[in-house]
Amino acid sequence: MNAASFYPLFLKSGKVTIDSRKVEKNDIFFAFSGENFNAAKSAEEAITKGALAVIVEDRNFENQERNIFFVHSTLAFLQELASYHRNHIKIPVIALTGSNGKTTTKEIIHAVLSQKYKVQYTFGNLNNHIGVPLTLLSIKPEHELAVVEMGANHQKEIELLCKIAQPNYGYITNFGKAHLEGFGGFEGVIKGKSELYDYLKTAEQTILVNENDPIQTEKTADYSPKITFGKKNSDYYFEEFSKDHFVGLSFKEDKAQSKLTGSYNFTNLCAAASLGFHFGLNFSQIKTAIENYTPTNMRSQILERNGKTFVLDTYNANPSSMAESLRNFSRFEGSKTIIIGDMLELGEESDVEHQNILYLAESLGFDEIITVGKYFKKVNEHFESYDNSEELSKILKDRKIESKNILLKASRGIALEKVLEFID
Ligand SMILES: CC(=O)N[C@H]1[C@@H](OP(=O)(O)OP(=O)(O)OC[C@H]2O[C@@H](n3ccc(=O)[nH]c3=O)[C@H](O)[C@@H]2O)O[C@H](CO)[C@@H](O)[C@@H]1O[C@H](C)C(=O)N[C@@H](C)C(=O)N[C@H](CCC(=O)N[C@@H](CCC[C@@H](N)C(=O)O)C(=O)O)C(=O)O
Ligand SMILES: Nc1ncnc2c1ncn2[C@@H]1O[C@H](COP(=O)(O)OP(=O)(O)OP(=O)(O)O)[C@@H](O)[C@H]1O
Ligand SMILES: C[C@@H](N)C(=O)N[C@H](C)C(=O)O
Repeated sequence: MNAASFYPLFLKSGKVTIDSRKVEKNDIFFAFSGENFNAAKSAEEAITKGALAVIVEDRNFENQERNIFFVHSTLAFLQELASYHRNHIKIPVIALTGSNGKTTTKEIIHAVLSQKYKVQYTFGNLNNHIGVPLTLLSIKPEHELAVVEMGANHQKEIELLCKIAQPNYGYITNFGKAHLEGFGGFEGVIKGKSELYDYLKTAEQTILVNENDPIQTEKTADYSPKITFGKKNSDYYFEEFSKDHFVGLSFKEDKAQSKLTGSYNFTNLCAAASLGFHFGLNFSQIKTAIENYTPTNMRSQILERNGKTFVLDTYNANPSSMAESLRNFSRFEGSKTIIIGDMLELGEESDVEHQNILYLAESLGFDEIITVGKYFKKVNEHFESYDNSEELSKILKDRKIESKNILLKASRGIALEKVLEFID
């Protein structure tokens, strides 16, 4: 079986799923074999629940009469089908990658463009070799645009995702010190993320560039077509303002205030607004989208509780986003405690990067610094430190944090949000 022969069945289906527990009528179920479970075992059950077809990579479960089809690799077939579908979709696909801010930027781009178009976009963080195909396969005939987030932690991943998604527009949020281990250092990050530019250049598609970023400006110099923002002479120019910790952008006489904190989110807003203008929206539509977008996903989230202001930024962390987050938080008025957890996947640069963050934190004059995780503990000689979130949670049952403002930031593996309920 190949993608072409299966495609008519796909077109009849409602959606694609990779979890038998979530199968609904008319779904196509791709059964993966994982570390704990061989999903092919659930093939019959999925058909009974109403799945239109099941793809298995275990021949023991094949049953063509029941529309249970064997392929050598469920993943390869998912990618092949997504690529085939992409070739039949005639809508513009906007791809974005980068070290920080992909999900937030993707969400705002979606919010903005949805003011005028029916937009399909990456759900949550489904941004890898499985997530990107799933996003593409969720594009229906009624969609007019698609926004596809691409994540990577090693070379050639973005190249593969571009081959599948064939974007018409591409944006790199930034080059930062994330996933240094897999990319092979900061230069490796630039190379790996730039695979998006490599694709767009070869395919002669449009690049969106933040001209405040010297590396990106240099990498796209003399390239056309491109859409630019950041400088006064860029295609689109916005100014930053901030009110009550929330960042906003002004455009000529107009202003749009977001519910996001941090100057870094200004850049994310500018990217979305620029695409909005490019696709024919007016500022009033862009403003509505920006003002209505509320982050709920542990990314730059502000919570007010019992007279305290919390910045919950515990979805992920790396040296670049941690430094931005600390600088932003240092500008909050009133007493300030930072609770910062380990930054993961930094490889041999881990010690020095954790140490640098502690130096930065110390220089910013916070009232209290608490670290969580073994990497910080190893280099933390002056401040309170805990092995993990559970240990700090126990301590917090008796130990009060008096500061008016509290920042929580760490890599996903630390699950630092767990301590929130123990702070009153
Ligand atoms: C295939 C799969 O779904 N894997 C997920 C699964 O892994 P595990 O091996 O534990 O699965 P199981 O053995 O339990 O089950 C096997 C399959 O069986 C299904 N099943 C199970 C029980 C049942 O009753 N019925 C069933 O049908 C089940 O659904 C499985 O399909 O579980 C893990 C824990 O939840 C998941 O982590 C794992 O997900 C894998 C990793 C995955 O790739 N998921 C994609 C959908 C995805 O997009 N995930 C994103 C993560 C994106 C990310 O981290 N991005 C990074 C950069 C990218 C790095 C890239 N190289 C990479 O490695 O991903 C970034 O920084 O942005 C997400 O979930 O958010
Ligand atoms: N433009 C930016 N520059 C630096 N840091 C940023 C930027 N945008 C967001 N961040 C930081 O990164 C955190 C995660 O944001 P977001 O989830 O949008 O990034 P991401 O690249 O999608 O990461 P992931 O792929 O792991 O979800 C934010 O909470 C913030 O601390
Ligand atoms: C959660 C995953 N997408 C990610 O960003 N991982 C890094 C290592 C983190 O959690 O900081």
